[in-house]
Amino acid sequence: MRFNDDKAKMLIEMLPYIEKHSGKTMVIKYGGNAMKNERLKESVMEDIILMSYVGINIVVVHGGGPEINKMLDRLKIQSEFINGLRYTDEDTMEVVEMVLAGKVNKELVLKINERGGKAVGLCGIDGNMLICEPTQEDLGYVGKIVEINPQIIKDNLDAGYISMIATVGADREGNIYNINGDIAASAIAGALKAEKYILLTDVPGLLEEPSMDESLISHVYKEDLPILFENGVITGGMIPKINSCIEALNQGVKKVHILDGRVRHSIITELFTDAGVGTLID
Ligand SMILES: Nc1ncnc2c1ncn2[C@@H]1O[C@H](COP(=O)(O)OP(=O)(O)O)[C@@H](O)[C@H]1O
Ligand SMILES: CC(=O)N[C@@H](CCC(=O)OP(=O)(O)O)C(=O)O
Repeated sequence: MRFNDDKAKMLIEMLPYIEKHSGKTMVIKYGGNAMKNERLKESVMEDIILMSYVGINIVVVHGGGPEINKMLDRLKIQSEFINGLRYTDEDTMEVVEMVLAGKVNKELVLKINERGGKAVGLCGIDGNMLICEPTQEDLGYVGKIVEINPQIIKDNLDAGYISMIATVGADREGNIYNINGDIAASAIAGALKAEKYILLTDVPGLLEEPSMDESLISHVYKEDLPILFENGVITGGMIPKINSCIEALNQGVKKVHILDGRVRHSIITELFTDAGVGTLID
């Protein structure tokens, strides 16, 4: 008896949140580190389907760095990162395109569709969504987004589809580029003026002391982030991530959430329960 009461209570707790979020657009950056474990992947897909069922307009921008590494290893192609971006020559670009826009993208679309969701797989080349230029000469085919056309995403949302987007784009001459997942996701969230931009990563959120999970910063204003950079609180992979969050907020996104992709159902826990998790930036 009590068991049922608890379950019902939980569902009732969700009601005001469903009302608040329904009809809003949310962009999720799903990074490769949160894809390593199959059960976690399933739980992220379930969260996405639930969000879509309650009327949230969902756009997922996915990475897949570890999967790209695996394939490059198999093909014995050396790879290196410069300031968090993968040096991308022609051979590497071919692998990035095959892995991100092919294997990873289709696997995620299939997982959503298998469970009764409606997803469609895209990359930045589709509908001229992400027009690129080289970021800097010594990084090869790493793309900087110079134009973004979100119409194809809006059309999918109007037709009830979740867009699952791989971060591969092209220039106007037909060259293909590798775009960092955080940079692409924030640009898309900005172009859609999304209500929320949600990033799944491999830490509990932004930490005051990077090696201490208990030092989670649960809320920070955009204006206070420069101090955290100056004080050396934000380092390594968190630098491009937080810069991408600032960019998204500057473009009109209302709130950014950095969540722990290693924790099952972290997205719906943050969105639909009183127990907030992760870091909220606004
Ligand atoms: N203040 C901080 N709070 C949390 N993580 C931080 C911080 N500063 C640096 N980091 C590092 O940033 C990493 C997250 O960035 P990254 O590895 O690029 O994530 P992802 O692969 O999920 O996109 C964390 O694993 C952590 O090592
Ligand atoms: C230019 C650049 O570095 N591109 C990334 C794209 C994938 C990505 O960003 O994946 P995660 O989100 O899993 O890190 C790469 O080649 O790994």
